[in-house]
Amino acid sequence: MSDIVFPGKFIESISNAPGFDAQNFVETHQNLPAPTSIRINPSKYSGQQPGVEVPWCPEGFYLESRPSFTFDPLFHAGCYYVQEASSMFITHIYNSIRGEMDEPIRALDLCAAPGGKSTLLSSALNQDDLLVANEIIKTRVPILTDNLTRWGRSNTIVTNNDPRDYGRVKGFFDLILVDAPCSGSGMFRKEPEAMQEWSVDNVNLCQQRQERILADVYPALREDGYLIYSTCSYSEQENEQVLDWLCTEFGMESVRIPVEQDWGVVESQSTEHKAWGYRFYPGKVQGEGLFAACLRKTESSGETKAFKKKDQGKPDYKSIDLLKPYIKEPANYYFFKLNDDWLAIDKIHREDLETLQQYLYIKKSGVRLGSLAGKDLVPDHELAMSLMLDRDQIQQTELSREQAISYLRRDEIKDLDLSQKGWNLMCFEGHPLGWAKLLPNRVNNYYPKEMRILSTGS
Ligand SMILES: C[S@@+](CC[C@H](N)C(=O)[O-])C[C@H]1O[C@@H](n2cnc3c(N)ncnc32)[C@H](O)[C@@H]1O
Repeated sequence: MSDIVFPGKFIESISNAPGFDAQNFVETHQNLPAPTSIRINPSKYSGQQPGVEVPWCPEGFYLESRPSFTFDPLFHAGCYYVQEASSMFITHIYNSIRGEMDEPIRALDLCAAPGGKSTLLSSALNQDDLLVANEIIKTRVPILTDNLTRWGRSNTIVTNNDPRDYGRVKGFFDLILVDAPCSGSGMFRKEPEAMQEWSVDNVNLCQQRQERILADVYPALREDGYLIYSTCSYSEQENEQVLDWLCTEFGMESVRIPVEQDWGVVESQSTEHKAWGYRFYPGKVQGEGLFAACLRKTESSGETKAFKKKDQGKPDYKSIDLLKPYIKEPANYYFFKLNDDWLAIDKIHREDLETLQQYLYIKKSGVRLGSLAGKDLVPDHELAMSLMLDRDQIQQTELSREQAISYLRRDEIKDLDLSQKGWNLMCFEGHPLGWAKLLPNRVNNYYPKEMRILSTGS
C-alpha cells in the first residue's frame, strides 16, 4: 500500500488519546486494508455462516474478499447489511443493558442515515419494542427508509426532524442512540478522502455540535433511560470530553460495559467524571475507528401524554378484510389509511405513532401495504419486503441470478415463464425482491424506480 500522509497536527492531536499507539496506527494505515464485513438479518438470512464471526456481534462476519454487493440480489432482499465491524459494538452494548430496561422498549436512533445502526437495533429489538429512526437531512431520509424497508420489520417509524424537535417528546424513550456527526478520523483508512476535511478547528466545531445535539434530545429520554453515544473520531474533545460534559451538565451516570481482553478494545475513562468509553483502533481491532459509551439518566424531564386519535366513524372493515389475507396474524395489526394507501403497524404501537405524529414529521410508519382498486390490492414494495407478508396466499416467481439482476435494474427479464398471470412476488433463492405483474406477453415491473440498480458493472 502507498504512504499515507495524515493531515498536519492530526497525529500530534491524538497522541495522548487513551490507548493510542502512533507506530501501530501509522503502520496499519499504510499496510493493512480495511476488512470487509457484513451483518446478517437473522429474520431473513438463510445461508451458511458467511465468514469469521465478529467477536462482539454474533450476527457480524468478516468476509475473505469484497464481492460486488450491488450485484448480489440477497443484499437487495435485505438478507444482510454491509457494515464495518467496529460499529457492530452497539449490539454488544445493547445486549449488556437490555436486561435493565422494562419491556417493551422505545428506542430512538437520532442520527440514523444511512441506517447501519438502525438495522442493527431493529434486529436487537423484540416485536413489541418500537424503533424510531430519525435523520435531520431530508435528502438522506430515502436511503434510511429504503434500508429499513429491506430489513422488513413493522415496528419501525422514520422521522425527518431536527434533534430540537425531539426535546418536546419529554421522557418518551427508554433508549437513545446518538451516533453523532463527527470529524471522521476513524474512517481515514476506509475513506482517505475524509482526511481533507479534518482540522483542529473542525474537531472543535464538531464537539460543539455534538453537545448541542445531546442537549436538544436529552429531555426525550426518560428517567433511568440509557443513552448510547458514539462517534467515528479518535479526538478526546469529541469523546471523553463529551462524556464529562454530559455528567457535569445533566448528572448522567456512566455505565461500564464488559469487554473481553482479546477483542483489542481500549477501555478509557474521562478525566473529570471517570466515565467509561470504548475505543476501537485499526491494528488493535479488526475494524475501523470508533468510540462508544453508555450513560444512564438520573432525573426526570417530565412526561409526554399519550395521544390517541379520535376514531372517525367506524373503521372501513370491508377494506381491511380485503387486506387481511396478505398478512400473517392480521389481528396483531392496526390498519390505517394515508391518502390512497393502506398501512399497518403493530397494534401495540398505534398510540405511540399517534403521539409522535403530534410533534414530528413522520416519513415512514410501520408497513405500507398498497392501495385497493375495487377488490384488488395494488401491493406496495414495502409489503414485499416485510416480514408480515403471508406468502402462502401469493403467487411467486423464482428468478435466476441473471433474471434477478435484470428485475432489479428494471430491464427486460429474459426467458421468464409468464404462465402465472397477475401479481407475482419476484424471489431469488426464496427471498422476495419486489412485485411484478405478469401479462400474457409482457411483464410490468413494479420494482421502485428510485431503488433500481443503475451501475453498469457486474
Ligand atoms: C455518523 S452519521 C450516522 C451514521 C448512521 N448512524 C449509521 O450507522 O448508518 C451522522 C448522521 O448525523 C446527521 N447529522 C448531521 N448534522 C446533524 C445535526 N445537527 N443533528 C442531527 N444529526 C445530524 C448526518 O446527516 C448523518 O446522517
